[in-house]
Formats: sequence, structure tokens, C-alpha cells
Amino acid sequence: MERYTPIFVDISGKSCYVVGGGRVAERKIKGLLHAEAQIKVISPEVTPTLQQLHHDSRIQWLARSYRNGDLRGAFLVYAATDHSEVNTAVVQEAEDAGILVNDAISSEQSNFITPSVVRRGRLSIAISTAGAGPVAAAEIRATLEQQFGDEYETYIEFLYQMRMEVKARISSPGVRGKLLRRLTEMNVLEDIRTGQFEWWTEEQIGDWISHNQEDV
Ligand SMILES: C[C@@]1(CC(=O)O)c2cc3[nH]c(cc4nc(cc5[nH]c(cc(n2)[C@H]1CCC(=O)O)[C@@](C)(CC(=O)O)[C@@H]5CCC(=O)O)C(CC(=O)O)=C4CCC(=O)O)c(CCC(=O)O)c3CC(=O)O
Ligand SMILES: NC(=O)C1=CN([C@@H]2O[C@H](COP(=O)(O)OP(=O)(O)OC[C@H]3O[C@@H](n4cnc5c(N)ncnc54)[C@H](O)[C@@H]3O)[C@@H](O)[C@H]2O)C=CC1
Repeated sequence: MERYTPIFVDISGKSCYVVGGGRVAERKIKGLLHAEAQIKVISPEVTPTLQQLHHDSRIQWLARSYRNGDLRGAFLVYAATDHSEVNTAVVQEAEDAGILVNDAISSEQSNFITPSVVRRGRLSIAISTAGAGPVAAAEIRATLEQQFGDEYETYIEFLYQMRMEVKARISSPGVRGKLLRRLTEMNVLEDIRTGQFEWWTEEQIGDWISHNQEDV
């Protein structure tokens, strides 16, 4: 059954709470940190890495067990303790308050799940098996990481900069679309792989746009 729809949610600056501070919580928190969320951990104990992140003021830490009412103000919550009854109480409070919640012990209780992710700058490739096999998801990630190497970070950044320029300079959506498609047909990726790529100057971008818009 296809219960899940993949979406990319902007959580930068949003309050994300994690109940529990073990290995699983740490992994979920690393994903949240990547997106620059405001993170609060509620857990009597946390891993050394989480202690360090707290010390560096990158996460908040409430050093005690979860209590009903703790989730006030949260946008999203991970229930990541090793006690299913605690996670269930967290899920209950979150659902009553309309907060997105993930139960690390029981995917059935969660209303969102965490995919395995390949990250290359602005490019994210998310993989889910709908909870059937997280390790299989991780294996597929490793395969995709080979296929989509670090060169994609530069490539996607180049496309982004070009897209911004094209959007700023060309008002016709038809011409814009054709120019942007033409960009992906160029050998930029190959140039990056072989070390021949150089960032274009504003002038070069302008010249490329003027030259190409004539015959699209
Ligand atoms: C449903 C989901 C909900 C969620 O957590 O969001 C979920 C649930 C559960 N995972 C369990 C176990 C393990 N999960 C991992 C690893 C990962 N788990 C992740 C995601 C998800 N796990 C979501 C579905 C993803 C999908 O759709 O495929 C990854 C991809 C992302 C991440 O965590 O960031 C990350 C790999 C990251 C990477 O390397 O890329 C490992 C391996 C390890 O820990 O090293 C094990 C041990 C081996 C095993 O048991 O298979 C258990 C049983 C717990 C128990 O036994 O009590 C449950 C509970 C259940 O099945 O209901
Ligand atoms: N969804 C996933 O990706 C995975 C989920 N799991 C499940 O997640 C559970 C947690 O795994 P780990 O992080 O490895 O366990 P762990 O034992 O390392 O961490 C548990 C954490 O929960 C905290 N905790 C316990 N009671 C609490 C309470 N009442 N309030 C707040 N915090 C509390 C503990 O202080 C500890 O920091 C496992 O029991 C397993 O069932 C396991 C592997 C992957």
C-alpha cells in the first residue's frame, strides 16, 4: 500500500523536538541540523556527540524524562526513546496538537517517516521502502552515492545560478523554458569531472543568454 507521499519540507528555523538522546535520536538530529532547524532534545541522557552539540549551542537539551505538555510549540517531533510506551505517549500528545510525529519504534504510529538521503549540495535524493527495509534503503543510497558523485554539487549550483539569471533577464516563460532545457544539454557535468569547468562570469552568462535566445 502506498501510504506515503514524498515532499521536501522547509524546516529551517522551525522548532523540531526529539524525545530521547541515543544513537537513533542522534541520527535523526543530524538530518535536522543539516536543514538548520531549531532543535530541542528532551532526554535524561544523551550521546557524547549530542552533549558536544549542546555545548556548542547548536541544540537545546532538556535533561529529564518526557512529560505530557513538553511538545508545546513544536512543528515536528521525533519520538526516539527505547521505551515504546513513552513513544506512544509522545505520539498521542503530538496527534492531539496536530504536530507531525515520527515514532522510531513503530512506523505504523508515525505520520511521517525518515528516508535515506544522498546529498550533493542543493541536490537531495531521498529513498524510502515505506518502512519495509531501512537497511535496503541505506544500500540503495550507497549505490546512488557512487553514481551521483561530488561533481553534482557544482553542476546543480551552476544550473541554479544560470536559472536565476535567465529568470531575471527573460520575461517570456516559453523562451525561459527552452533556454533552461538547453543548459542541461551542454557538457558541463563532463567538464566538471575532467577538471575543465570554470565558473562563468556575469558577462559570459549574459552573452550566452543573448546568443541562445535568438534561435530558441
Ligand atoms: C519507518 C522508519 C521510521 C523512521 O525512523 O523514520 C524506520 C523504522 C525502523 N527502523 C528500524 C531499524 C533500523 N533502521 C535502521 C536505519 C535507518 N532507518 C531509517 C529510516 C526508517 N526506519 C524509516 C523507514 C525508512 C524506509 O522507508 O525505508 C533510515 C533510512 C533513515 C534515518 O534513520 O535517518 C536509516 C538508514 C540511514 C542510512 O544509512 O542511509 C537500521 C540500521 C542501523 O541502525 O544502522 C535499523 C536496524 C536494522 C533493522 O531492524 O532493519 C526499526 C526496528 C527497531 C526495532 O527493532 O525495535 C524500525 C521500526 C519499524 O520497523 O516500525
Ligand atoms: N527508526 C529507526 O531508524 C530505528 C529505530 N530503532 C528503535 O529505536 C529505539 C531507540 O534506539 P537507540 O537510540 O539505539 O536507543 P538508546 O538506548 O541508545 O537511546 C534511548 C534514549 O532514550 C532516552 N529515554 C529513555 N526514556 C526516556 C524518557 N522517558 N523520556 C525521554 N528520553 C528517554 C534515553 O536516555 C536514551 O537517550 C530502539 O529501542 C529501537 O527499537 C532502532 C534502530 C533504528
